[in-house]
Amino acid sequence: MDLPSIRLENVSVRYDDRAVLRDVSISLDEQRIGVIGANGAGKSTLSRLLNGLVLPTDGAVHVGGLNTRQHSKQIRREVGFVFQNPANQIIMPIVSDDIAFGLKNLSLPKSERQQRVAETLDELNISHLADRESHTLSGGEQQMVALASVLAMRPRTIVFDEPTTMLDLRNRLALQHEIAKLSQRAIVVTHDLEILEDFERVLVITDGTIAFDGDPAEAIAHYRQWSHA
Ligand SMILES: Nc1ncnc2c1ncn2[C@@H]1O[C@H](COP(=O)(O)OP(=O)(O)OP(=O)(O)O)[C@@H](O)[C@H]1O
Repeated sequence: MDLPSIRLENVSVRYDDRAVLRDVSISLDEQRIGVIGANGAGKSTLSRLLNGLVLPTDGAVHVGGLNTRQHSKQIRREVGFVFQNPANQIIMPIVSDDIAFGLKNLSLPKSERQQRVAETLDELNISHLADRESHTLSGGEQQMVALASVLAMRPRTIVFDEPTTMLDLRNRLALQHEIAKLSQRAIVVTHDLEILEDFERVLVITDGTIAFDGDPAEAIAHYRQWSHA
């Protein structure tokens, strides 16, 4: 799969004059990229810049050459976002309808929508949830359904914001396996350092800047050292 480059150019984000990201410039080209760092460091803000959920106060973000400021609709299709709290993402009362919901905007025929829903549920081993009422799902089940609704759209990049917080060991391993076999790019913000083992690149965010950018073992060592300091 041809993966569009994501570029941040001198990006700063401020909320009420408080700098949350400061002059960040990076190009994200790898297929598996982790983002780690302390609470409040700016990780979610960074991840939300990648599909235009947050716009830079200064600087620019480009996805495959398109600026998130001007091309939000195309970029949302290109970069899917799995929220930390799946309740923010689940809209429809029945699981299979929820997964089909986003597909309606892609103008796919009904038969193809149904097929994609079934395939995605099967891929995540959650076919048994298809007819469940969304509000009766456990937290972990909701997290898997939220992931399914993004996967079904087949974006070429998927951003995960702390995807394992509600998962038991089995679902955590299932998610890890799912991320490993994605043909898409995965960018994962997490405090769960183990899931980053096979990633190509990990960014350590400290106080709104990229304090380390490299392979997972070195990045985790850097983060541990910083946390003990
Ligand atoms: N919409 C907003 N308005 C005001 N402040 C915000 C907003 N979003 C985030 N912040 C602040 O920006 C800082 C960075 O937040 P962010 O969510 O990016 O951190 P994080 O590294 O993902 O943290 P955590 O690990 O706790 O989830 C925090 O101090 C947060 O309170």
